[in-house]
Amino acid sequence: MNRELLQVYFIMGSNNTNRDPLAVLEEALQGGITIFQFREKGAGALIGEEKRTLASKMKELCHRYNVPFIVNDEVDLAIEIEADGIHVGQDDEPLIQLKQRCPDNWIFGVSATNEKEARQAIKDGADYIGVGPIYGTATKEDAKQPIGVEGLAGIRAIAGDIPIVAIGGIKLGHVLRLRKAGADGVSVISAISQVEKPRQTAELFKKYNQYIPSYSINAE
Ligand SMILES: Cc1ncc(COP(=O)(O)OP(=O)(O)O)c(N)n1
Ligand SMILES: Cc1ncsc1CCOP(=O)(O)O
Ligand SMILES: [Mg+2]
Repeated sequence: MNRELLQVYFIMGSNNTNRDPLAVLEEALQGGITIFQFREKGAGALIGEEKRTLASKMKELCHRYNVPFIVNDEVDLAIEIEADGIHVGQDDEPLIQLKQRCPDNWIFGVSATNEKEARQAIKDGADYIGVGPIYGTATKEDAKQPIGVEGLAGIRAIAGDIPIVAIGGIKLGHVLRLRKAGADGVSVISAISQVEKPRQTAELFKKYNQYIPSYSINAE
């Protein structure tokens, strides 16, 4: 995949905002997010038809802005609404298994908290790795212990040229150090979904990302 797509990776479900989630997503798209993940889980999450309808509307919105639409965890939902990819973690359906029933041209993302998980994700054919949590986060109830910038750098060192996005507790002020440690971009929920001005915040995330060139083993 094009690693520049990971620069501003926005994730959201309906329970990550007190506002209309479609309005928040549209503002984030206007601000220049580069990829979006639909993550509808946790307390108060929608289920059934309501979830499918929101997912479909979010996909249409992303496509209007030419932004890839990824679904978290739920492969059947992703297939049904013709998403552009799927993101799975260590406790989800294994990548090699779900790849058998997904289109080849999808974007496949896998989470890793340590080097062993990252090696396995690469072996299984992940297109990118979501590395974290980097910092403490209140958004994910079952988040593991934060691995810090050092943990990210360690995974970068063994991951070769595979695209990596940092996740977990990330705010604007963290972007430069995470990019310098080898992340191709940052993935955020609350830093965009819970601010007053998602559009302006997304614009700043994009701007800060663009100070540092994308990671490449061929770069100097
Ligand atoms: C880009 C990205 N990276 C990591 C995750 C976390 O996935 P997982 O560990 O499966 O946890 P849940 O998000 O499913 O609670 C992610 N969603 N996206
Ligand atoms: C989904 C996920 N995976 C690791 S931390 C996290 C939550 C990120 O949310 P926030 O950006 O609000 O800390
Ligand atoms: Mg998961």
